[in-house]
Amino acid sequence: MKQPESHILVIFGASGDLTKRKLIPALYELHTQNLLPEKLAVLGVARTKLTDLEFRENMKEFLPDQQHTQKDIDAFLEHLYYQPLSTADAVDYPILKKRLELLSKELSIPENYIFYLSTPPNLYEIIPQSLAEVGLNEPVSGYKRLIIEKPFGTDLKSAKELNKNLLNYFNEDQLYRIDHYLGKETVQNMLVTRFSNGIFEPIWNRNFIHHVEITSAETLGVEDRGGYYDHSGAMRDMVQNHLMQLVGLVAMEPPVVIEADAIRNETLKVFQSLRPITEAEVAKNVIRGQYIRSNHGKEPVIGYREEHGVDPLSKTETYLAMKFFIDNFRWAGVPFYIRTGKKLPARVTEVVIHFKNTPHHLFGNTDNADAINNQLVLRIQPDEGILLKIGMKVPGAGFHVQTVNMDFHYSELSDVYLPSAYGRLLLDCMQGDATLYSRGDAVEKAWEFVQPILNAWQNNPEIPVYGYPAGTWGPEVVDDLMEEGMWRYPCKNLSHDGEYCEL
Ligand SMILES: NC(=O)C1=CN([C@@H]2O[C@H](COP(=O)(O)OP(=O)(O)OC[C@H]3O[C@@H](n4cnc5c(N)ncnc54)[C@H](OP(=O)(O)O)[C@@H]3O)[C@@H](O)[C@H]2O)C=CC1
Ligand SMILES: O=C1O[C@H](COP(=O)(O)O)[C@@H](O)[C@H](O)[C@H]1O
Repeated sequence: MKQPESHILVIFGASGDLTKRKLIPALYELHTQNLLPEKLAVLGVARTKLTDLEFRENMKEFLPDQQHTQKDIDAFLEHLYYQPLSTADAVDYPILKKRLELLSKELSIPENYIFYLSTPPNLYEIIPQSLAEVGLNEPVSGYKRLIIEKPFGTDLKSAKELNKNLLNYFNEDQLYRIDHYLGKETVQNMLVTRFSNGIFEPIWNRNFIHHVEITSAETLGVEDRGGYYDHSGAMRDMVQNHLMQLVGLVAMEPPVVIEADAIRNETLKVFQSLRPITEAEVAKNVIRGQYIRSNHGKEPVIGYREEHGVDPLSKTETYLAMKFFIDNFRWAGVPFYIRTGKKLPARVTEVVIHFKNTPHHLFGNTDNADAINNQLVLRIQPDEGILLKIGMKVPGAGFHVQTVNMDFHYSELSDVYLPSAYGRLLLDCMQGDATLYSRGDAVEKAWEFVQPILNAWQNNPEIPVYGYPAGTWGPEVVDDLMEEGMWRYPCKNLSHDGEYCEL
């Protein structure tokens, strides 16, 4: 693998949650895999006053628990530096510029800079603008790249404004909009499964596929992010970005080459072909839910409205299931179903391709409906892998059909290193590869699709928000949404906390 060029990574929001929980551990992982460039400085920026040494000490406790020597840890921590700064204040940027010049000089690093925006999104306008004012957007004597964290706007209008603003100061090829789902190894494997196997691609269309089901279930609630989540909800938090990206990869045409724009052009075309759900159709095609107090388990679990930072009368959805169509040659008439929710019984993300039945039921005496409904399950997490369900004869007299599983688990490749999503994406940006980052036009298209649904909820408060007890699979009414069969309820063999879930 090509080693990235030496550079400085500036993290705005370095005293925040994302930096310590995801970014620093991901950088450490790259360090332990010898994937970092020869010379690297990570400059943390936030208002909190810290020295370089204090920043290193703070970050130390967030390094993943691995079998590494003190020497290894110290070598990693030496990459970290810190600059207290009020990023909202344009007058502070000359200080940043000076510090970058000094670091470049001291460490003999060319002026290759990556700026990572891990701050509240209301700073996404002022930071690029202020960087530009001091010339830190100009790719002279080194590249200048900008990574932006979601949310990319809170609705279609703000998403367009954000894109416009970013493009005032940076070119699209300098922008890296991160969607960590695209960094998941098994999400990328969807491309390989589809386009490198002669057996799948010819049947990956409306002639053979009956419907497609995508689930992303979480056992966690909103934890300490109630204040943020209550203004977001499952549609903005999960569907507009992560799940739409999964839809894009499942439904896209083969790209001409495996390159950023070729792949992103194809996902854009999928979003362009989504049949709009009009405001009038929302109640029928989109179900929203909210977890309520549950007394089923050993301990009672509080409801969403009792969570810290949440309005006690909140109507924000913590669960969403919807049905929609993609109006193009490949997918005409094939229903797509997606569902996502918090406080469900299992943590599981998977795509299920349901194939059409055989044209004639020769073995009509089967009492197992699955036997005549082949399914391909692409498990994204946990227990990453692939499962194909096929019908087989039960040994003995007669022709009784039973469903059996052919499966592959990534865990079987024990010697293969599965990079974390953030590790993979950071490395890609360091190498200038935007393939797994979202492009502005696709982000806007995805917003265009979800916006009428958000409008309908806002304009029609009578559209129900169904309560579901925490720890259940969501409102029962979602079973009526799935006209083509039954939702797959995976994970019969759960650990007590729902974190382990067999294919
Ligand atoms: N946490 C997560 O798991 C995820 C987060 N995100 C997104 O990432 C971004 C960061 O999230 P998260 O880390 O959770 O947020 P936090 O609230 O934990 O951290 C925000 C950071 O921004 C800094 N900050 C706030 N205002 C200013 C300012 N005026 N000048 C300089 N720094 C400022 C804060 O530091 P200080 O107060 O010291 O200035 C802090 O370091 C958000 O946009 C979020 O939506 C996206 C996906 C997941
Ligand atoms: O972006 C987000 O994703 C997480 C789920 O990510 P996963 O990798 O654990 O599947 C979600 O919990 C969070 O609310 C959302 O902001």
